[in-house]
Amino acid sequence: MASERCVALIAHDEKKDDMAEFARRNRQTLANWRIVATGTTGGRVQDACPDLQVTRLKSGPLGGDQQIGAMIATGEVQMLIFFVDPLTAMPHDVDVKALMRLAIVYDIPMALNLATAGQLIDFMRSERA
Ligand SMILES: O=C(CO)COP(=O)(O)O
Repeated sequence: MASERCVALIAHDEKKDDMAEFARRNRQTLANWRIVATGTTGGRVQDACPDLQVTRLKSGPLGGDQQIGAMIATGEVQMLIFFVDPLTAMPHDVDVKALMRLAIVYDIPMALNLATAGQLIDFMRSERA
């Protein structure tokens, strides 16, 4: 059932405004999915969409990316929307790479920018039926 499917939302700091706006615009579609997010991203999404239930994990640099990677490996997360900042060096770059690698290994839909996230939202909307 659609409500049991889980999407992970993550945004690097320079992309958090984009994620908050993306979640606000698409909150009706997101409401049909379970949502997990890294800590700070989840807080921003929750502020932007108080009606959405967001499970907040650890902040990315403190292990949140790894937690979501583990949830992909166990089949708890079926989709990843990750607004990546391509212009800033990250102290936890290895965690980010590991997360993307697991999304590829387990072949789940993964959007790394706004354009692809829009396509995934269209797909999520159609999955609702
Ligand atoms: O760093 C992140 C992803 O790599 C995101 O973590 P936060 O949402 O806690 O900022």
